[in-house]
Amino acid sequence: MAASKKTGGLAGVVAGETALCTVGKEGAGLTYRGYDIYDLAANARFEEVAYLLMHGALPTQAEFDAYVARLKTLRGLPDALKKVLEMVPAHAHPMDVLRTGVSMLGNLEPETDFSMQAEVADKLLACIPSMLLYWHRFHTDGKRIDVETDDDSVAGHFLHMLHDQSPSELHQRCLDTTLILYAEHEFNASTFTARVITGTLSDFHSAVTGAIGALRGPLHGGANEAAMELIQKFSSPDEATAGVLGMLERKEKIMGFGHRVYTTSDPRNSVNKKMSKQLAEEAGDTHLYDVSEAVETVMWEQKKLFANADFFAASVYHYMGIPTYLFTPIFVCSRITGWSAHIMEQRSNNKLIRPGADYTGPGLQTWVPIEQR
Ligand SMILES: CC(=O)SCCNC(=O)CCNC(=O)[C@H](O)C(C)(C)COP(=O)(O)OP(=O)(O)OC[C@H]1O[C@@H](n2cnc3c(N)ncnc32)[C@H](O)[C@@H]1OP(=O)(O)O
Ligand SMILES: O=C([O-])CC(=O)C(=O)O
Repeated sequence: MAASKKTGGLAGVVAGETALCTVGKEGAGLTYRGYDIYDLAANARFEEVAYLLMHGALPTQAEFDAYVARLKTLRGLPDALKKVLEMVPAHAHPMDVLRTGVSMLGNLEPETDFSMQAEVADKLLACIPSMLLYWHRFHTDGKRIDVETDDDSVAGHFLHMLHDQSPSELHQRCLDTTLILYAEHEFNASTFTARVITGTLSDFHSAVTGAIGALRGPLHGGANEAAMELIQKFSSPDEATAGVLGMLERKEKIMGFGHRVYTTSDPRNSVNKKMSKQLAEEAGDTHLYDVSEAVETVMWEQKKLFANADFFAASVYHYMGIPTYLFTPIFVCSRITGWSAHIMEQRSNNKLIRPGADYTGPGLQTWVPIEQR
């Protein structure tokens, strides 16, 4: 018998073990290696979280300084990769650009031995923003930008390359916080994809390329762009309420709401919502925040569905002047840390991932030669 809609999608199925993260263990909580997401969002820098995920413990000051300095040295792109990025059309989606960029890097600097994995992980963390913004700036304003900025953080590096100037303290901190919130989430679809690829003893770049493809869809990371497209359609909170009511009546999905594991709230949402409000006030334009809040209210009242990590991330990024098509790629700039840690964890105790399936096709058939069909 085929898996019913209720049991489909591996919902509720435990597919392995991880020491990296808990999701919804207390109904709403999220922890990375035992640390509460609220502590990390309030106190950590994204690079500390990256180190925690990949090395298993928070860095000392000396370890942190060395890590940040090392990442800075890895921001450069090989010339052949720059050429490929210049050839990817201007109308391409940047998630496809990253998929191609990571794959090309896997040709230029292949992981020929698993002993190179930490090196590959650091290189990807440092240079994915470079690939993205090199392509973006080349195709939007014809500039071949210098991707080796001196900023101390991934957030600073990203915003500097995007806007051609160092970001404000507030914008840098807000982007850094969203990177922390997006970094890791147990066996979500893209991470699971990376683990399946890793399980065949394939290379690091293949696992990350596959994960980018999985993250791209609007049921997963692509929801932050879809949420932006939704909220910018409405000219007032009242219009948003009416519009969403109509969509629900037509059984349309509202992107940025609901979750496979959380049942009452996504803990990342309150942090994003607070930042969205702060950035709206700083910009002196609360329109998108007010519309977002109206959508959140009507979704809860009508469906008891809550905003997930992607919903208020949309307005946060918009208020920072980030174009919508770079929203899901920012998720990649962050989740590369979780993916890398999972690839290493999978390899440390590897078993091919190959589940079974219930057969729903026809019974045994008699072969009919082609001229008799
Ligand atoms: C960072 C992240 O990746 S977080 C997830 C980002 N994705 C989105 O925001 C996309 C919108 N949300 C969704 O599609 C879903 O809630 C998912 C994919 C996140 C989870 O999916 P599932 O666990 O398979 O739940 P499923 O889609 O079956 O939803 C259960 C019910 O709630 C409804 N529902 C769930 N989410 C939504 C939504 N966003 N809008 C409207 N209805 C929804 C479904 O229509 C379904 O109703 P039914 O039982 O009457 O058919
Ligand atoms: O866990 C999931 O299914 C999706 C999610 O929230 C994430 O990957 O951050």
